[in-house]
This record gives sequence, C-alpha cells and structure tokens, in this order.
Amino acid sequence: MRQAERPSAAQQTEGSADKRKDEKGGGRKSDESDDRSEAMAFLRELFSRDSPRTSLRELWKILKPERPRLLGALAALFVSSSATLAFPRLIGHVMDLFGDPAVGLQFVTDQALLCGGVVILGAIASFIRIFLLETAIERIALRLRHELFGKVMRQDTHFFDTHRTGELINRISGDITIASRILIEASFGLRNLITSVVGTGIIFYLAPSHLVTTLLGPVAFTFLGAFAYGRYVRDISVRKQDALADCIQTAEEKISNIRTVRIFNGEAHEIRNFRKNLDYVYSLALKNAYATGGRVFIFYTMGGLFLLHLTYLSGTMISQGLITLGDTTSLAMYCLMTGGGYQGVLSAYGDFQKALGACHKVMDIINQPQTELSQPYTPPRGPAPTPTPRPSSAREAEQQAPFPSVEVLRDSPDMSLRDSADVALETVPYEPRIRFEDVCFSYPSRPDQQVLKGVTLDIPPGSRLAVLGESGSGKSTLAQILLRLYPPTSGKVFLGPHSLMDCDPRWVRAQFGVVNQDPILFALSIRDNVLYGKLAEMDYMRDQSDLESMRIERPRSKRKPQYDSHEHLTPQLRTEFDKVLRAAHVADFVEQMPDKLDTFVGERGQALSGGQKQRVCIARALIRDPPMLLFDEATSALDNKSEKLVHTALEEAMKGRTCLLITHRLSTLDFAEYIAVLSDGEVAQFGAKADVLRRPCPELSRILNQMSHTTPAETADTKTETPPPPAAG
Ligand SMILES: Nc1ncnc2c1ncn2[C@@H]1O[C@H](COP(=O)(O)OP(=O)(O)OP(=O)(O)O)[C@@H](O)[C@H]1O
Repeated sequence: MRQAERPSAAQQTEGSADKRKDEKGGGRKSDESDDRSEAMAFLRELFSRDSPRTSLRELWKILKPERPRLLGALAALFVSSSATLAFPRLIGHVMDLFGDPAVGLQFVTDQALLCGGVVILGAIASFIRIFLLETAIERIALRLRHELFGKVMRQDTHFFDTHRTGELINRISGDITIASRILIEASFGLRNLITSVVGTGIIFYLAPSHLVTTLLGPVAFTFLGAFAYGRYVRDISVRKQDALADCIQTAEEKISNIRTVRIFNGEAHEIRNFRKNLDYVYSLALKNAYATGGRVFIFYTMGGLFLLHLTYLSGTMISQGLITLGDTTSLAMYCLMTGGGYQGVLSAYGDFQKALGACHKVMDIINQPQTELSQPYTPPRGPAPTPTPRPSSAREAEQQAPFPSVEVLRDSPDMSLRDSADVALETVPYEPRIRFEDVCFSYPSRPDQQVLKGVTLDIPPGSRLAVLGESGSGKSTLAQILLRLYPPTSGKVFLGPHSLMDCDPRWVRAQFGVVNQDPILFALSIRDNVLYGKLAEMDYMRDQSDLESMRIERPRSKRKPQYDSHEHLTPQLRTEFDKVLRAAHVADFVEQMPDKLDTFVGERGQALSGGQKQRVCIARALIRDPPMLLFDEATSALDNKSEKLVHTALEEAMKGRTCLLITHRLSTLDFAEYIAVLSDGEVAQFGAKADVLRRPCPELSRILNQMSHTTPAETADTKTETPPPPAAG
C-alpha cells in the first residue's frame, strides 16, 4: 500500500518542486530541500502510523498492576544483557592470554572459569526474566479476559445488535493473547536494543578508527533498509491475521447453525465460500512468506558479506600488527551480536505495533461506559401503595416476596447467599400490576423506525392479558421493554408502584418467568438447565466485589471446574424443583431419557425435541416462582397432546400471577381475561376478553380468521363469534 502511495507523494513533491523551479528560475538548492522534505515525510509516516498515543496510555493501564514483576524482569534483563555483552570480550581476552608467554596456565584457567561464571549468571538472569515475564503475561491475560467478559456480559442489549458474537469471541481469545504478548516483544526489543547500542559502542572502542569508518556505512544502510522492509512485512502479516479472523468468524457462525445450513443443502455452498476465504488468506500468506523469506535473505547476505568485509580488513590489520587475534575474534562476535540485535529490534518493533493494535481493540470494549448492571444490586424499597404486612418470618417472606426464596438463601451453604436473605426480606412486596403509559419506542440500531407508537395498557394484578397482532406489529418488542432489555424512547412503564426505569434491571427481570418464542437451552444437563432459572439469579444477590476484584491469588484447587447445580440443591429447592418438573410435564419425558435428569441437552438444547425443549424452558421459568409470567408463543413448539398437558400445567402456574401472553394461537386465548390488539405499534383494541371478542376491530377479525384457518378452532366463544362490526380502538 505504501508503495502505491509513495509515487503519488513523490509526484506531488515533484510538481511543487517544478513550480518553485519555474518561479526561481530553477536551482539545485530547491531540489535538495524538496528531496529532504520528501524523505522527512516518508520517515514521519514510517514512524507514526498505527502508534496512537492513546494506545500507549491504554498499554500502561494494562501493565501497571504488574509493576513489581516488570521491574524484576527489567533488572534480570540488565544482568543477562551485561553477561551476554561481556562474554565475547572475555573470550577474546582468554584467547590472547594463551599466546602470551608471560602469563601462567593457572591465571588463564581462572579467566576461563570467570567466563563460565558469567555464562551461568546470564543463564540464571534469563530464567528469572522469562519466568517473571511469562507469569506477568498470564496474569495480564487473566485480568483482561475477566474484565472484558464482565464488560460484555453487562452491556446494554443494543450493544449486541451491532456486534457479532464471533467478533467478541475473537477479542476474548485471539486479541488478548496477542495483546498480552506485548511484554515479550518489549523485553525482546529492549534486550536487542541494549545489545545493539552497547555492542556498537564496544565495536567503536575495540576497532581501530580506520576499521570503524569502513564499518559505519554498511551498518547504517542495513539498519534503514531493514526498518522500512520490516514495516512492509508487518503490514502484510496484519492483513493476513485480519483475513483469517474473518474467515474463522464465518466458519463459527455456520457450524453453530449447521441445521439451518443442512435444511438448505448449503454444505457445498458453505465449503465453497470458506474455500474462497481460505484462498484469500493463502494469497496473503504467500506474500507474507516471500516477504519473511526476503528478510532472512537480506540479513543472511548482508551479514555474511559484512563479516567477510570485516575479516578481510582485520586480516590486513593483524598482519600490520594494528590489532590482535583476540580483539578480532571479539570484534567478529560483537558484529554478529550487534547485527542480530538490530534485526531483533526491528522485528520486535513490528510485533510490538501489532500487539498495540490488539490492545487498542480490547480496550475499545473494556472502555465502554459503565451500564446499570455494573452497579451493586439495589432492589426497590419504600412504602408500597397498598401496604402488605411486612413479613415476620422467613417462610412468610418467601410466600410474599417472589424471588429469591428466602428459605433457599438461608439454607444455602454459601455465607454470602445467607446474608442476601436479609436483602430479600427488606424488599417491600407490591401488587404485580403492569401499566404501559403512552410508550413509544425505536430500536437504537434503527432510530428512524418507530416500532411502538404511544402504547397504553393496564394489566390488573393477577390477571392475564393476551397480546395479538400481525407479524412485526411490535408484540415481542413490548415484552423486551417490560423486561428492561431496552428503555422506552418515551412514556413510562410501571410494575405496581415502581416506574420500570427507576428500578434495578435485575430486580425487574427477577419478577418475571419468561418463555420465549425460540426456546434456547444451555449445553448442560436437563437438571442444570431447570435449576439455572434459580441458581444463576442467586449470584447477583451475593457480594459482587469478587467480580470487580483484579487481585490474583494462587489457585487453591487444580481440578478442572465443573458446573454442578447439585452443590446448591437444598431440601427446599429440591421440593420446588420436583414440583415444577411435574407442573411443566418435564418429568414425563425425562423418564424415557437414558440418563434421566442428567441427560445432556446439546448445544442450544438441540438434542431435545422442540416440545421437550419448550417444557424444560417452562420449568426453568416456573422455578423462579415469579409474580408475573411472560409467555411469547410459549407453547408454539408443542403438538396438540403436549400442548394440552402444558396448558393444564400453565393454568395451574398462572393462578394468582399477572400474565402477559403473546400469541398466534386460538387455544391460548382460553387463558386470557383481557385482550390487546397491536397494529403497527399502536393499540388497536384493548379490553376484557368477552367485550373484545363481541365487537372485534378489523385487525382482530382478520387475525381470528387466520387463526381459525391455521389452528383447529378450540374455543366455543371464538368459533361462534361473528366478525365485525368495527370497534373503537
Ligand atoms: N433488535 C432489533 N433491532 C432492530 N429492529 C428490530 C429488532 N427486533 C425487532 N425489530 C423490528 O421491530 C419490529 C417489531 O418486531 P417484533 O419482534 O416486536 O414483532 P412481533 O409483533 O413480535 O412479530 P412476530 O409476531 O413476527 O414475532 C419489526 O419491524 C422488526 O424488524
């Protein structure tokens, strides 16, 4: 790229030079100054690109906690470099002593032993340096991964509308590995810098002045040439890494959605596309191979010729008695060492820049602003409008306050969970009434498309509202706002007396049992999936300081950690667990499974049938014992038989709970006491079921018509209902 840019820069300078030449009537002086400014611009570009000051500041932020280790490694580096640099001089000295008749053999042996001591000292210092650096690297990687994952987990939902999963995974794995290796690059670069600078000094000191002047030219030429060439090699290598990361992201997406690919017979298509991406990576890798090989070729040739040059010159000088054989040997070693040092500095500089780039990408996410989820958990407190007596016992509190069950917390072997039972007791109970007041909403990723346009709804405590509407009318969006996954653009939502936006989002989510249209399970056993509904949530009740703590201690156990919900299964929780398994009819099919409740459900639960998956999801929602339920087409994947089973269970589960049922099914209307019809983000009709069905609005008539065509009509009311006349919205 630089090569493509350079001619244009040169042309530009050429143009301006011609102009000035014309103005001044030409002249060598202006030509020279133009050449100089062009060279300066080139050098500026060479040194400044990709090294923003912010990256260095970010780098310091990352390195700061490891100061003691880094200082130790730095001290070890000076010792090992000094030993390495002293070695050729000592060897040369020993060689010269052998030829000196005035020196005894014992003295020579002592000098040789001193040489050996220096070697061992250098080796020990190198061991310490590498050990300190490697542990610092691992600690930095641990800290960055912890911080990055925490940051991603707590991001607002819209963050995930604009970032791909593969990209985030890449940050957590690849970029952090590259970023933390920055220390090795820096240490390697520093060691080589010391070697080359001190080595050059020693060469100047040892070599006669005539030799120095003939050596300087080739050294300077090699250094500048190699520097420019190093940047060129690095650019190619960065492009290759980026192309490979893209390629892997695409592959990951396709493998995790293999069923969709398979349904469309997309295997060949995907293999072909993947191959195209791989070919592109290979073309860059080929370029990289030429460039890297070229670098070795240049250094090999230059190094060899340079040594030959040195040997030839020193040979003549030895014959003239101007320099000793020992000094020549030391000089040759220093020249090799210094040459290698310069090469090392250049390659470390390139890798350092690459690591800085990775640091920048990682810090981009870590520096995202804090969200509400980063704050300590604060449930709403204060007087409720319809006061309920404050619980006098843990059992009473458990009956009133939905989750977490105080008894479960009190039973827990975990001290911090036991403490949080007090938090649960302090939470003032409330009437689970849901109110939407003139709610408008646009998704942040599509601010111009208004999805909800002034929605007003009131769901009295303990009642059930069915939300109907055509596809895209905003039904699921309504649920997402209720769960505080997105804030409304304007208007307010209330849970009992609490304005949703004034409440801790974790508290809001704890009030709902949710089953979604597309039931997703984790790659765990059936038991762990159901218990996830309760156990995961307990974690935000406990002291969260360990989540923020960046302190690293020696791990107490070397055993691979396992997700095991058994350890939290208190007698109280076990009873609740058995109850919801029966209620959601999970117990029915689990009996037929080879490992019963320990059956592994596969990635995203794909080793279960749609109906089984949905029943596990219902059990997972019910185990939270929430005051409100939110079913978004919760029974969509069930056949008629399972649906009836689950409906019986749901009927039971819904008793005394406020429920929002988003549905396309006539059968779900059986449960509803109220119906709301959404049309293009507006409430077209809302009221008691009987009233609404007696006078359905045109949208509802159309929907009911479609429903009775797609689902066997099951409700007497709706079957006999005669559509229109038009109703008031
Ligand atoms: N994350 C998102 N980012 C941007 N737009 C979105 C997002 N999710 C949904 N939308 C848009 O919001 C509108 C309403 O979608 P929503 O999912 O609420 O409809 P719905 O009534 O639930 O439809 P369906 O019955 O088909 O599930 C649609 O136009 C959709 O494209």
